[in-house]
Amino acid sequence: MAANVRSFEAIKKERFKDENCPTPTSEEQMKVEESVEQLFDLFSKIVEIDLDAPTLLRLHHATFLKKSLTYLPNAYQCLDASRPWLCYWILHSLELLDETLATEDISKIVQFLGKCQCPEGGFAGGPGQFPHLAPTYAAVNALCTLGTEEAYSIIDREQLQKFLWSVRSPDGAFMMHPGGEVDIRGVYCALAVARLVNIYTDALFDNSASWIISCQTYEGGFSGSPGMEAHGGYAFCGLAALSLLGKEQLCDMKSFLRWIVNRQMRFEGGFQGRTNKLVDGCYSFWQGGAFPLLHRILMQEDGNAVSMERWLFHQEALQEYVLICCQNSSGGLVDKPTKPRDIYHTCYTLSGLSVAQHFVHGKANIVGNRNNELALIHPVYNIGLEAALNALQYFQRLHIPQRQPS
Ligand SMILES: CC(C)=CCC/C(C)=C/CC/C(C)=C/COP(=O)(O)OP(=O)(O)O
Ligand SMILES: [Zn+2]
Repeated sequence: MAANVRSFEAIKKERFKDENCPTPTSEEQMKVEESVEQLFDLFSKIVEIDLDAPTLLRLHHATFLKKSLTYLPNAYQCLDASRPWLCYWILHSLELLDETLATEDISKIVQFLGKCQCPEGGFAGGPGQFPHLAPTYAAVNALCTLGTEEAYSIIDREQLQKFLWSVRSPDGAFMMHPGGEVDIRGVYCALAVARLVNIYTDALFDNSASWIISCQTYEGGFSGSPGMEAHGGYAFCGLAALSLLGKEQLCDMKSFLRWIVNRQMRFEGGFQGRTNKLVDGCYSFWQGGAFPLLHRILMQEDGNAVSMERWLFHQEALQEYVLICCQNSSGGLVDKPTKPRDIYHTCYTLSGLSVAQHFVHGKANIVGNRNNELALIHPVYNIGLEAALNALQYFQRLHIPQRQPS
């Protein structure tokens, strides 16, 4: 354990070197140090992670993910209405790990997702269920990740656009399903699929930008709907949706920036989702993934940002949190030590790790083993960069349906 204790000291020194950070009182510092030291210590013992050069357990994660894929048809009863999500989380994680699937398996997944597609357009959480924006986003992301002709052509774009119109409200917000709840996930999911498969029209998203802005809170982040609490999941949706509309400049960037940089936990290195809550591995992406979007906005606003060398968060600290605290030794990743592994956290911790490892033009800064490097993601859609560019190129050639509600 001596080596671990020394490394912990080194980590502590690194985290507190920023002189602009307010210095915690010695009592506060002692409390945090004690609990984090216990956390790092406990987890490094369980997982046998070398704190000086943490290794990504690639093979373990790939095996866990591939096994999860074979359970899909009959397991996960509690996620029976989230089956396209299961496909997306697994496929995207495998893509990040540079793992490939057999051609016949790819085709089987495409056929399954085809069964989740509804005659009235959009995708449901499972075959024979009602269409919903969340599984629609997941299914389209999964199909674009697979990226075969069969996968692209199974998407009924005309009907998908019809479904998007059916959940749009006049104020520019989107219901998650006909008659369902309105929140900022809706407008992000609608925009992401519309842009990816080239069915976006200005009319479909009329007023959406101002509705999204009405969700920016006094803290600076975005909430699910106007007047609610800012949260990382919703903040990503808000910023990514504005970016898909090309209207990022409408957001109060200064307050957004202040809010989000303060969500990285000084000690653990991971992110919390909202003020005064706990660190959680999935926010590695929901919060961490917003930084490449922010970088693009800052570059548009101020040419000086071009000279920046990194995202505006502590990339190494986030990599350490994911590698040291979030890996289950049998494969799969977790929210925080002591929590069980699951494919949602596997997907979003790995997505966040990829963001933390790379800067613009793929410039890599890899913590630990060189072999830890993951594939690049497209930060707006959160699918592989190559998969996103291929899909955009494929659908760009197709005619944009011009349906309007009757
Ligand atoms: C595209 C899409 C569907 C995006 C989903 C975004 C997302 C993750 C939203 C989170 C919503 C939320 C309020 C969680 C709080 O959970 P909690 O109270 O258990 O967690 P906390 O203590 O960390 O806030
Ligand atoms: Zn989580």
